[in-house]
Amino acid sequence: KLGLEVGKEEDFSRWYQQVLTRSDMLDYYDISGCYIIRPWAYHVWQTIQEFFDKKIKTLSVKNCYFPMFVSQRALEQEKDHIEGFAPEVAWVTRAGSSELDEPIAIRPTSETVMYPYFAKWIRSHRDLPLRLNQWCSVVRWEFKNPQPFLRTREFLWQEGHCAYIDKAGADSEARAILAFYKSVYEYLLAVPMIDGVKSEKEKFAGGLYTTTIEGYVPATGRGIQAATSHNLGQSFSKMFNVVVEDPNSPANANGDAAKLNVWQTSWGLSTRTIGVMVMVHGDDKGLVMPPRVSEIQVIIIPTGLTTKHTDKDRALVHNACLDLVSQLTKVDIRADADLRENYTPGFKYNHWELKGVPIRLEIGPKDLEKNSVLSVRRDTFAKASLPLENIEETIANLLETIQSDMLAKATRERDAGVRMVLSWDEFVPALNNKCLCYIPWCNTSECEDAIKERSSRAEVGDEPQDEKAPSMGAKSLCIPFNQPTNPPLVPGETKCIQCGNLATVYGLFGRSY
Ligand SMILES: O=C1CCCN[C@@H]1CCCn1cnc2cc(F)c(Cl)cc2c1=O
Ligand SMILES: [Mg+2]
Repeated sequence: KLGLEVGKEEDFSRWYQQVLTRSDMLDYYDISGCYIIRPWAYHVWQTIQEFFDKKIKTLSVKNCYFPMFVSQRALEQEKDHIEGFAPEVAWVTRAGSSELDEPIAIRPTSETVMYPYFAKWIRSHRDLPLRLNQWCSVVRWEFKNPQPFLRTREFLWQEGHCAYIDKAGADSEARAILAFYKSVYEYLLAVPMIDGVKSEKEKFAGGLYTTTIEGYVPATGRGIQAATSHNLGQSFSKMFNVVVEDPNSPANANGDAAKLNVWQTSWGLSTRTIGVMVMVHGDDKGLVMPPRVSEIQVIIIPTGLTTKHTDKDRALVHNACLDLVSQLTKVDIRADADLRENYTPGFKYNHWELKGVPIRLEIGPKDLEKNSVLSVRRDTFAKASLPLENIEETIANLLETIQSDMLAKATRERDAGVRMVLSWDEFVPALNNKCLCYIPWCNTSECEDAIKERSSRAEVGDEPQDEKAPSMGAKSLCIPFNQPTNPPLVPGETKCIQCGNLATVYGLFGRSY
């Protein structure tokens, strides 16, 4: 059975799973929380990898690869920090029929794998800056219900880990990386992001501060953390003893120079990117692929051939399709033709709409007479008859138009889903209206806890809350770099909407993934 059996607004999580499986992006696996990433989705990940890899190379970041196994001793080096995570660490305890002397952890992230080697390799300030990245998978044995691409027990990501002589080096690199993450979403995936800094409560506990890009899913009204870039400060270099001689401090009386713990960053982006793209752009006919990341950008389908037509007519139309494929391919447009004999044009239209191919071109005998082709946009379903003359440029321009129209549409929907909320009694109604909220806030953790508590809806009876009415409270998503100015927050005057103390920032709050 082709097509979707459930609408996006009707039952979002069923829609999401169905669109992923029926578009051949993903398949389910017999281990819960694990999924198979099929070529249609893997192409998106590879496009992101190529794009982001090129960007980090402009910062002289080098790729490398560390083992996936972490000894118990190494993992527990940062005891205080990981104790919250301990339940999700996966362990290897046996090989074949023999127990291992020591259990070995599978990396959930690689700080404890890498930083002992940072300590070994970084001995002098001349060894700085050190900038490493690895593309790999990590395992976190999550217990909350898994969601394909969004919350999985194994996922693909990149993790960058750098070391600098001073805070400025870490500050500027963390922000440069965050800008690259934002462009992965806005330039490649046509999804708008709000960038900012995490609250003390939400930041990576081991670090100095966490910067983040936050997405918004209109269909559920929930925010989603789309990537993070941390300035770790010197806490990890103290924990792992990553020390150099301070080049700016003169040697003391007996000749030893002052020691300096390096300043570190770490940053990560994962296959969650694909889930965000599907949730934001997908519709009731299936995926809507942004042209820049779609494996097929143009699908060409023969049409208008009836039993009245001769084999010669059919051959003429098929050849015209193949000629068009090669013309477009020559100018680096990813085009293909669906010449399968055993399916009707209508069936094919549904199939390629389900897969979200940005442009469909329909060619039949009448089109050949007029030397034209009928184009149909996947995002708007707008149809246009295009002359075959100069078709390459026409299609290239149309793909660019689709890409920018998709970002514009997603940005309009995101802006419509984010509200200025200046009093508490507007807050929960806004959340229940599927909105994120900018609120004047005192930026304290206890107030953040109170906001989460006061905004979580008591479970109605014991029937499970469905996706549309999440019972969860609102979290702080970020303190946006771009602080709202309308109305301006007046320091010393504007009050926090929750506790009434002076507000120091606008915080972006919302229910989230
Ligand atoms: O977010 C990033 C970007 C890429 C490199 N890492 C950082 C921090 C990751 C936090 N984090 C996240 N999840 C974790 C799960 C665990 F089981 C353990 Cl032991 C540790 C962590 C943990 O430190
Ligand atoms: Mg986690």
